[in-house]
Amino acid sequence: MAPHIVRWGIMATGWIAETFTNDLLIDPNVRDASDVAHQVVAVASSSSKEKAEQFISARGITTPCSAYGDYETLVADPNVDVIYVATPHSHHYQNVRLALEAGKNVLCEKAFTVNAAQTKILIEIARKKNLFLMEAVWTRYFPLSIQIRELIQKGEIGEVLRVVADTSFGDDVETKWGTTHRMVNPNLAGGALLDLGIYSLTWVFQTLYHTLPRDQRKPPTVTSQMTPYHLTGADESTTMLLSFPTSTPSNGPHPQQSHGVALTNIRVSADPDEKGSAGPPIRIQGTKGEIQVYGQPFRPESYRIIPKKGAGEIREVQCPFPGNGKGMYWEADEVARCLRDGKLESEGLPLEESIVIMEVMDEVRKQGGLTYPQNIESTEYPLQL
Ligand SMILES: NC(=O)C1=CN([C@@H]2O[C@H](COP(=O)(O)OP(=O)(O)OC[C@H]3O[C@@H](n4cnc5c(N)ncnc54)[C@H](OP(=O)(O)O)[C@@H]3O)[C@@H](O)[C@H]2O)C=CC1
Ligand SMILES: O=C1OC[C@@H](O)[C@H](O)[C@H]1O
Repeated sequence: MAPHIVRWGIMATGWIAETFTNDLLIDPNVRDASDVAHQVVAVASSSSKEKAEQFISARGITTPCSAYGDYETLVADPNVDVIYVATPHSHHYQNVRLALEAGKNVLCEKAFTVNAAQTKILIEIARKKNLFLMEAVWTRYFPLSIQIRELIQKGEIGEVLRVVADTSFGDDVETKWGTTHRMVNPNLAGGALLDLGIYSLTWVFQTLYHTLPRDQRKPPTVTSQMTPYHLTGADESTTMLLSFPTSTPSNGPHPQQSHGVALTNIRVSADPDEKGSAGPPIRIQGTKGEIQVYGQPFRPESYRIIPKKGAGEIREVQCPFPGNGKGMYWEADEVARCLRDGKLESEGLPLEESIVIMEVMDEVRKQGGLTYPQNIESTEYPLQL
C-alpha cells in the first residue's frame, strides 16, 4: 500500500529545527516505517526569507519547498498539513496559536508552553477547530520507551514503586550559556526545569502514570527545591519529589504511593566522565526487579532488566538509531499516523497528560519562586513578544 504522505511546514530555523528536519528527510524504510512518508514543503524564519532559503539548501532539499520570511505566511500556506514549532519556550503559546487559528495541525517542541494556563487554551482551540495537536516529547516515541512501558504493563518488574531520573549537564554555566542564551534567559523562559527537567518528568510520568489505565491516572503531589542561576534568576538546578497514589495497594490495607524523583541541573552532570561510570541516569524500581536506562534521558540508547535475586538473568537491550538519525523521526511518524487515522491527539502523550505535567512544573516554579516576565506568562493573544 502507498505510504501516507505528510507535508510539513517548519517554523523557525534554529538548532532543533535543523535536527528534526534532517530526520524527516531520512527514508522511513530504514526504520521499517513504510506506511508513512514525510515531505518538507515550507520553511519560515522570523529573521529573513534568506535564512529560510539557506536552511532549505543546507538540508539538500530538492523537492518543491517554499521559503518564508515570517511565520504568518507559513501558516497560510495551503500545501502544509502540519506545522512543526521550533521556537523558544517563551514563544510557543503565540506561535502555536497562530498556526491553530489559521487551521493548521501542530507539533510543538517541549516544553509545550510557559505555563499550564497557556497549554489549556491551545488545547481548547485545537479541539474546537478539530485540529491535531501534540507536544514534541520525542523520547516517548522511541521503541525503547514503548518497550519499557509494555514491560511495566506486563508486570515484568512487579509493581513499580520508585523511579529516579536525572537529566543533568555539567556545564561551566557562565562560559557556556552566558546570560542571553535561551537555556538561561528568563525572557525566553529558560532554565533547567523547562528545558531538561521535563525529560526527568517524562520518565517519571511514562512509567508511574501513563502505564496505568486512563481512569486510574491521578496527578501527583509535588515537593521541590530550586537554585537560581546567579546571573539571570532562571533555575540552574531543580530537584522534585513526586508522589502518585497507586492503583492497587501492594501489601495490606494502607494506601500505597509510588515515588518519582526527578532531577535536573546544568552545573553538575548525571554522567561526569561521559562513559556512564556514574551508573544509569534512570532507574525504574519494582517489587520484582528493576529496569535501568542508559544514555541521555532524552536520547537513551539501551536498557537492562534486572530481576530480583534468584528470579532470572539480567537482560540487556540495545536500541539503535536506524539510518544514523537522531531519533526524532519516530515522533514524526506518530504525527503522520495520527493524521492518517483522523486522530486529534497522540496516545503516546495525551493532551491531558501534557496539562498535568505543565501543572507540576507550575507548582515547582511556585515553590521555587521562579516567575517569568509577565508578557511571556500571559495568555493574551496576539501579543508582540
Ligand atoms: N527535542 C529536543 O531534543 C530539543 C528540543 N529543543 C526545544 O526546541 C526549541 C528551540 O530550541 P533550539 O532550536 O535549541 O533554539 P535556537 O535558539 O537554536 O532556535 C530557536 C529559533 O527560534 C526562532 N525564534 C523566534 N523568535 C525568537 C526569539 N525571540 N529569540 C530566539 N529565537 C527566536 C529563531 O528562528 P528564526 O529566526 O528562523 O525565526 C531561532 O533560530 C525549544 O523549545 C527547546 O526546548 C531544543 C533542543 C533539543
Ligand atoms: O530538549 C533538549 O534535549 C537536548 C538538549 O541538548 C537540549 O538542551 C534540550 O533542549
